[in-house]
Amino acid sequence: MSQQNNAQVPDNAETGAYDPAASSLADTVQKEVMEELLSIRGSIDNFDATLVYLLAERFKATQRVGHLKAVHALPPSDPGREKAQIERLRRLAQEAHLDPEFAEKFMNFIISEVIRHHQTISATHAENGN
Ligand SMILES: C=C(O[C@@H]1C=C(C(=O)O)C=C[C@H]1O)C(=O)O
Repeated sequence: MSQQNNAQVPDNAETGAYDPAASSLADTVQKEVMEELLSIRGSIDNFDATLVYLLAERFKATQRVGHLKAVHALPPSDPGREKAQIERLRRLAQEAHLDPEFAEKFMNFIISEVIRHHQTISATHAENGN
C-alpha cells in the first residue's frame, strides 16, 4: 500500500525511517536501470546490516578482553597477536579475491579502535584503585 504524505502521515525525512530507494539519481536514470540498481542495493543493505551485527559482536568480545587485561595489568595492545592476525587475513583476502592491502588497512583501523577502548578500560580500572 502506498503511503500518502500529509499531516497525519509523516514522511521518512520526519520519522528518520530508512528509505531504501533514497537516491540522487532518480531523475537521470531510466526506470529499468533504477529497478536493477535498487535490486542490487537491496543486497548491499543486507551486507551492511550483517557487517554492523558482526562488528557489534566482535566489539563485545574485545571489550571482554579489555576487562581481562585491566584486571591482570596486561598492556592494551599485543603486537605479536596483531602481526599473526594481519598475515592470516591477508592470506584469506587473497583467496577471496579481496585486496589484501584493503583487508590490512580495515583490520588495523578496527584494532586501533579496540586498543583505544582497552586504554580507556585500563584507565578507569586504575582510577577505581584496583
Ligand atoms: C583483542 C585484543 O587486544 C588488541 C586488539 C586486537 C584485535 O582487535 O583483534 C588484537 C590484539 C590486541 O592488540 C587481544 O589482545 O586479543
